[in-house]
Amino acid sequence: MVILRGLIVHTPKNPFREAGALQAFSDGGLAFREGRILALGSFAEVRAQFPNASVQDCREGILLPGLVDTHVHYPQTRVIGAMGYSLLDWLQKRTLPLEAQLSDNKLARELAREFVKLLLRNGTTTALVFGSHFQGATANLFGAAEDVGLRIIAGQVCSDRLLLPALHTTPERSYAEQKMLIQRFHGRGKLRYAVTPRFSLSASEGLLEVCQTLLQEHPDLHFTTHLNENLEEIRTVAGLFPWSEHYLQTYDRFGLVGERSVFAHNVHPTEAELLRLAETRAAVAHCPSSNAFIGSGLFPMRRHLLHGVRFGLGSDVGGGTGFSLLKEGLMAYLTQRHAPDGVNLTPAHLLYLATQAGAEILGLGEEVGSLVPGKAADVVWIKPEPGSTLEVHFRHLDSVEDLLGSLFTLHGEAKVQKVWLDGREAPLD
Ligand SMILES: O=c1[nH]c(=O)c2nc[nH]c2[nH]1
Ligand SMILES: [Zn+2]
Repeated sequence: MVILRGLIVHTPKNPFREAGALQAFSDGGLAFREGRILALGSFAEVRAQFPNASVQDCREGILLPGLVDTHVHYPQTRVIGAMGYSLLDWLQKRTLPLEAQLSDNKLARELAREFVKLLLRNGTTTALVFGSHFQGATANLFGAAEDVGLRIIAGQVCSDRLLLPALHTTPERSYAEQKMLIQRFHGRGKLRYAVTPRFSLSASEGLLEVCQTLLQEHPDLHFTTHLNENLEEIRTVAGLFPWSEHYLQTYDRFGLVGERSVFAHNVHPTEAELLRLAETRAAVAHCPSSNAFIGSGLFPMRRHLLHGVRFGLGSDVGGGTGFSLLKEGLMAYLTQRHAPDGVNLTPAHLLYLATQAGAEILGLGEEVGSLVPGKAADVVWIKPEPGSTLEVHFRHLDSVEDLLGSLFTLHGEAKVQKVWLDGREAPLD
């Protein structure tokens, strides 16, 4: 039994719907045993409840729920920072050649270890991950996550046209390879499988049918892909599926739009698509730094809210600018300031988006995302770098909301000191 003592902040309620969604304990205690949170409250109360527990003093800095990344690409860590491209040429010139190298299993294993370590070092404890086009490399990702105890939902990416030939599969081969991965990894510990066509631009109808078959055969699988990211991409998809009324329909026709589906981006949706996403309870991974970096556009957050379409935050590494979900929170804030009819986000919204909102769209809202007793003890302790502006703010700000605002704004000066996964301290070095 352990009690973490410090400033504890989380958003057990949805600030888009309810006032007072942010809950904070300035000298708080969080007790956990065997991976589960047992109590959250003032340190004095929690200590009185569990007088024999060992106490970890985390009073410098802040304790938050583990962060949840709803869209990140495992093979793309080394692509981050490729400037001057828009989506389709960024893929062709910078990203796909690198992804093709993952046919080398030794490199794939190195990248997988590097990737899970970087997620943890950025405070991410749960992620929906785009795997590799290669079966072996995707198995390496699952293995690396399992080794450190990271909670991931991931899948072998599939495409059978218009990428690099080295990345193309066939419907038959994809079915066989994915089936093996599902049998080996789905439901093993904290690992889950997501059927992952790259986007319908690179997927034939035959391949989308395979995705449909896998979901029919295993109804508890997840589904993820890209949607409405870039105008040229959208035009190309319309040409490839002349029968479709809109991009979403290219997935919907094959039964791929539902409560367990997460669509990355959705920067340029039509009304019909938003209505359909809401009706099916399908969700969106909003990736603000990627949208800015690749120049895809400004996310219409208010339209998603008005339609009741659920969304969380995604780093979208390597189109995004790094693994930090604190930075994605700031980018969401900044881009909404500039979006037509943008939403005025508060620090509580940003924390909610980086934690509980993501957990919910991954179907894990009862398991992670906040520090409510009964949930898994996935916790992050963040400290300001010594001598930094953020440290000055931590010393002088009285309001928790202001402190959280500066944490998101000065995220670059925040150091993830420790991470607990299911109550166990994760290795960060
Ligand atoms: O941001 C993105 N990253 C990708 O790797 C990708 N592939 C298709 N569409 C994509 N969008
Ligand atoms: Zn992506």
